[in-house]
Amino acid sequence: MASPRRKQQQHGDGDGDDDSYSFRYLSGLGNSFTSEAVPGSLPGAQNSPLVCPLGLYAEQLSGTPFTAPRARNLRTWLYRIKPSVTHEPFHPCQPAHRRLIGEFDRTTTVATPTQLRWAPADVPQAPPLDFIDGLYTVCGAGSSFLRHGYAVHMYAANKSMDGCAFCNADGDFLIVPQQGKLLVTTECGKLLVPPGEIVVIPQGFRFAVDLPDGPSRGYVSEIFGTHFQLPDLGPIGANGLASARDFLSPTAWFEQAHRPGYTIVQKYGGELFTATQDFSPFNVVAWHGNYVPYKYDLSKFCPFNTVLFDHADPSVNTVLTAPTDKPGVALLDFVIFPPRWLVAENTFRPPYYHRNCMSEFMGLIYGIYEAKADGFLPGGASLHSCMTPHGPDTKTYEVNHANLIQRNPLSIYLPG
Ligand SMILES: O=C(O)Cc1cc(O)ccc1O
Ligand SMILES: [Fe+2]
Repeated sequence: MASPRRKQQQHGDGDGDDDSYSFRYLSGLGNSFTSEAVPGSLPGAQNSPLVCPLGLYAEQLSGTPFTAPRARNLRTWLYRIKPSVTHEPFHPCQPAHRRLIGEFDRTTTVATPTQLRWAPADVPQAPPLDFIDGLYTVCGAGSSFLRHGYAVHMYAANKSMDGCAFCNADGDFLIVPQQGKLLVTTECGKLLVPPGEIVVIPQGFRFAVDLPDGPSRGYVSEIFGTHFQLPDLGPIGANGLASARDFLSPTAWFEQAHRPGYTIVQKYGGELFTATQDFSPFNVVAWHGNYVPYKYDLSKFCPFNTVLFDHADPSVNTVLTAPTDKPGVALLDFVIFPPRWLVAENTFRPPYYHRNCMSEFMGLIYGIYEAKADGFLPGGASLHSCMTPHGPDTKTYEVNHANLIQRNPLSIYLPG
């Protein structure tokens, strides 16, 4: 229960009920939104008036260069109680974190073409680890400084972030909780993200992760120098896969309390830096723009696949893509294998054996992955680097062939 003092200083969506933030979301991906926690706090006619309503400070957060083409231009105007710049200087985080990588070169990282698989990480009971403490890099490529590349991290946390906020100057985070719900407070408001949903925190947003249901673990993909967008649908048509309206952004929420010693943890070049300030960064009373955090419920994904024979490439399951300048070449695709009916005939159902010019990192949120009968567990992971051969394990292959032989005796190949 919030104290009366807190009640006075925390503000929801302007509906007069400041105590319970109602998790009202704004629907749509790529929209230009407006949101105000106090009616009248958003300047009407301009972005940066000499005097903002309620004496707020106007601050622009740019997600693309000012001059990016209009269709790709991302920025949001934040109207806050104190400007973000009013903090003490940044210093390297003490003690050093040392589990994150932002530059993937041969002096700091190793590369192997071997197929790799990781068992699920135990979520430790002790010591206390928040989302930042529990975050570690698994693999990646490129450079955050050169603004081209990506990193895959995993996290295991047992404690809410307290008196601190995280800011990733390197890139966008796409967070996939596999176990344990996340309550993500951002400068635009709050998002509740249970396993089965994902949340994207674009580069530069300050955010804090609370664990309302206890420990949490999951996956994070990070992209440098670009942002996620919906994939083109080609011959699928105007509808299907992830639908823009199912992406949800928060509504304005702020806290006004004096918070001496509040810490901003900034990731820059894969290194962590801290700066203190005497106020919460979640002091944005109103905002407008199209550069926003958002979440998406993966069960809303509308899968498409083959209906007669052969196996569609996994790109047909792309939820979000981070493009490069080369047509059809993604920096990183976020792809899911959701529950779906498999109706084709005379087709070996699990993924074909293959070698790919793209590297493939996989995690498992729940269930059994159809290509791996054994050993690939929820919370675990696998990595098949580019051109490394992979495909169904032997048990899966044999079971599927046995099934095909029984079901469709005309279509099989009989060894021996
Ligand atoms: O390797 C994997 O399991 C992922 C995958 C799935 C699929 O259906 C086709 C190709 C592919 O890489
Ligand atoms: Fe693959």
